[in-house]
Amino acid sequence: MRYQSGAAAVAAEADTGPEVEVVDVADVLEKMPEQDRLRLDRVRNIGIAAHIDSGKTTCTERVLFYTGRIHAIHEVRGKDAVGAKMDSMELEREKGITIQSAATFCDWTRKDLEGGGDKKYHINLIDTPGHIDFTIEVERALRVLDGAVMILCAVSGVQSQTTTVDRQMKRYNVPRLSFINKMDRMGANPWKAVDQINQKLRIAAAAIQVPIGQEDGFKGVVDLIRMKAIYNEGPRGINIVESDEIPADVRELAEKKRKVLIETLADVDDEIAEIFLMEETPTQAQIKAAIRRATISLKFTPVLMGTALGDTSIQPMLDAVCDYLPNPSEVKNLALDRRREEAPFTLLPYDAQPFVGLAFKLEEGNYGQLTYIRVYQGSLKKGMNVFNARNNKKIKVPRIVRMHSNEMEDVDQISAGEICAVFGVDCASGDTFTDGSVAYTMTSMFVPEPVISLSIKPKNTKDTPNFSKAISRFQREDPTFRVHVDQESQETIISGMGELHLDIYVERMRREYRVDCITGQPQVAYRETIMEKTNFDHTLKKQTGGAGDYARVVGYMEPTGSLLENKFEHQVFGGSISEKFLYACEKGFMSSCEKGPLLGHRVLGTHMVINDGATHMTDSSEMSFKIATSQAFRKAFMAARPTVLEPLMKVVITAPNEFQGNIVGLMNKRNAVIEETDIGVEDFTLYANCSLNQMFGFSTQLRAATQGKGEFTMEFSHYSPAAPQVQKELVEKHRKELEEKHKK
Ligand SMILES: Nc1nc2c(ncn2[C@@H]2O[C@H](COP(=O)(O)OP(=O)(O)OP(=O)(O)O)[C@@H](O)[C@H]2O)c(=O)[nH]1
Repeated sequence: MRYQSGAAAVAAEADTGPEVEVVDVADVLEKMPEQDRLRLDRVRNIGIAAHIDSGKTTCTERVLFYTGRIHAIHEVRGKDAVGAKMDSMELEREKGITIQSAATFCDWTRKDLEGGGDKKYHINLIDTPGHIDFTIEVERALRVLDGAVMILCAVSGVQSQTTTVDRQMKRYNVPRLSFINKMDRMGANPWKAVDQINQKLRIAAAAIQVPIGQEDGFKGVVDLIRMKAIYNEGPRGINIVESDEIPADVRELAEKKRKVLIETLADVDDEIAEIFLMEETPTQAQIKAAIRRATISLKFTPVLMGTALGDTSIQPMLDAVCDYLPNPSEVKNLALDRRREEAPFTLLPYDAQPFVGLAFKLEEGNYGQLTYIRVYQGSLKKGMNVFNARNNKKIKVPRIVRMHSNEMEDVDQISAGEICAVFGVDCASGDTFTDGSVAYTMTSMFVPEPVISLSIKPKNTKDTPNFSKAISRFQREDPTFRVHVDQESQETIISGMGELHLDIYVERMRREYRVDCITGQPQVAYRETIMEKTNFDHTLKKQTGGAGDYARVVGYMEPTGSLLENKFEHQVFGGSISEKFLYACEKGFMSSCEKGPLLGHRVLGTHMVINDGATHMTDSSEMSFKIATSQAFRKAFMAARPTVLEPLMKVVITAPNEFQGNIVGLMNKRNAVIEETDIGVEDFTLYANCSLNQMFGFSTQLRAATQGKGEFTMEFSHYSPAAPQVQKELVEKHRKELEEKHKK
């Protein structure tokens, strides 16, 4: 029996095949076996995402400690030189940043305060990197998670990267809690952060706690739902102590903020709105239920606060994960059924269903390739055969493990709704696996285009085998890291999301593979296109003794109207060019698009039509048609208002207010378009669009202009035509480089 959901069920009914039984999802969930329902109710797949340096790794370390997964806490950049558990790559520990996301799991016992007994929750946790250059890691984590904790710094509030993470959470409909960390810092102000979540991220937010004490006097929080003071006691704050006695100086604030919480909920939840209208006060259970409903339906985020480094108020955040973030059955996950014209299907997270899982991350470990899989429905068992939906390859799963950063625990089976890692499963990241009885594929992940590239080669030729091994591993792990060999120079070119992104790979090559590399100057990934329609009529005719080369191609070239792809078409009737030769023409067109006539960069948005031509009885060949098409392409391209496209970046800069003038000056010099400036009490944030070419060396200048206090992120936005002067300079530079090469 197969199950189908809402719209798909209706669509499928029209052409229901004999073997398909259409069942409504709500009905199926209703009939879900009790054991699955109970199990899923206690599972949370969550991610932790935030601006760089907000304390994600430090928080995760506390979570692992309090849940008993680790027995000692090591700080990021701590004096003991061990480094945090989750930052397992040597490089991560050294730089104190998270590059790869690590998956781990832990069990948290939620003390039941309403008298129904304690409940044990199973939490799968992904620590995600904060730097924009590692966006793909965040994207991949969010794709497979059901909920997230968004961490903010109590001093800085919403920062540039918080906005990026916010966009990603919205793209994948991930419900979230907000946790304001670093409450111990001087200048900590959780209310500014709450306002910013409301205003800048435009998601209704209200605190469910207020702080007891300020800055280095921060001692704990008041739970606004139950109106209880919560403190941490014992070594590393391991014991939570609750008290009905709310300190006198906090009581008024707590009552005021409780009202704000109820008012905010009334705006997003009908039940609370009704109670509010009746001028009644909702019960604790009603408030909790409303927070859960509104959070899961993405209308609201409850805000908690604490300090990870100070070991205060992390446990209530874990309780909130259990209370307010969804379990796997509360999130709709779709697959496409390839046997039914890719009709969407809702996957049902229980074990009796056919197995469907998504490989969302690959890692080369000491024991071979490790593949992280989220099981969406059915269960994955050791020794079971699975099928890769991309190529139908059958693979036996020899070993399943649960990951704990870089350590692992063997298990025999993983149930629906959970995350695990498997060994010996050869695949690319983003592949869907099934048990072979269904032909589902999960919708693919959003992979941004690389915008920067550089040439790379090993210093010593003896290192070439290791170099190739490293390159192929990085490529399989990271879809935003691309590699190709330049046909002309025979150089290996790597491309990625930013300078740091590529630097990290060069560094990993050195550390993990012992290969020192020589790299060229970073290059912007320009694109080339045309703006007008042009006709062509081109003949290749060469007679050099013996058989000659002859091919004539006639047609036109025009912009496709979008920059997504190039298109080739032929409208040749009457056999002036045979099918075989037309195929060679298409090949000529495609290879011309790889290296544009202006700068040698990829061509986008060009449509070529061949509608006539001529063939010679003996002198025509596939090669002559391929060459003739390439020559025609070049001529037509240059006559069709050829244009260089450059990557335009969304740049977000934050710095103390006194430096605003300096920053605006810096951006104006770069011909950036300033879109918006938010001025806060201490800091301002400037949003601008600027071409990537203009942004080289910006971090050094920003540091100089702000006494090291400014920070920025940038993200690819779109390709846009370069200014005529810039185009002229680039073309000239390219011409000179070619001349130099030919001289050599
Ligand atoms: N004062 C204070 N510092 C903290 C707190 N939590 C973390 N830190 C410090 O902030 C710095 C960054 O913490 P991390 O945990 O590495 O932050 P992250 O968000 O994981 O950083 P990336 O992985 O680089 O994105 C470290 O020096 C921590 O010791 C806190 O509650 N209070």
